Amino acid sequence: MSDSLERLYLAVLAARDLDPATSRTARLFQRGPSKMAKKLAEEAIEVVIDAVNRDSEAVIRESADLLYNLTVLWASAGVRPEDVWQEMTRREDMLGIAEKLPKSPMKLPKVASPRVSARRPIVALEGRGARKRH
Ligand SMILES: N=c1c2ncn([C@@H]3O[C@H](COP(=O)(O)OP(=O)(O)OP(=O)(O)O)[C@@H](O)[C@H]3O)c2ncn1[C@@H]1O[C@H](COP(=O)(O)O)[C@@H](O)[C@H]1O
Repeated sequence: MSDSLERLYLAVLAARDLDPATSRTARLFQRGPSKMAKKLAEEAIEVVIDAVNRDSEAVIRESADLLYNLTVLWASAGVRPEDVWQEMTRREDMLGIAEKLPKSPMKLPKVASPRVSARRPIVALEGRGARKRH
């Protein structure tokens, strides 16, 4: 999947400077981040509605639209796909699965994955959620 997204990201970058009259991507860049964010949110809602209605075919179609609009927003924000893959790998290394760090130490996974149990414990730092391995 990451290959597809990376190819799409390059296509979006290439389309950014095309004629907005013929390129949706160029039109989104012309209209700016707030329009991109609106389209992304719309697509997310369409995925949710189709999922609730158990219409898996529609979920697939709308998910492709969602990922397209996300890629456009990434490009606009100067985020590259590899930046996101790196963050996901960091989380996976930290917790064994690609998820956000728990907000409080009590929510750390009870059964750590072999990769995590072999690692040094995650220690909660003072203040807001940031945790560093020691
Ligand atoms: N991957 C996509 C892609 N996925 C979805 N979409 C468009 O995003 C829209 C999302 O569906 P919506 O129902 O929200 O949009 P709509 O209601 O039809 O129309 P709007 O309300 O958005 O104006 C659809 O019109 C799709 O055509 C895409 N448009 C372009 N790409 C790729 O982006 C690259 C640049 O293409 P251009 O933007 O055409 O230059 C190419 O590689 C394209 O394949």
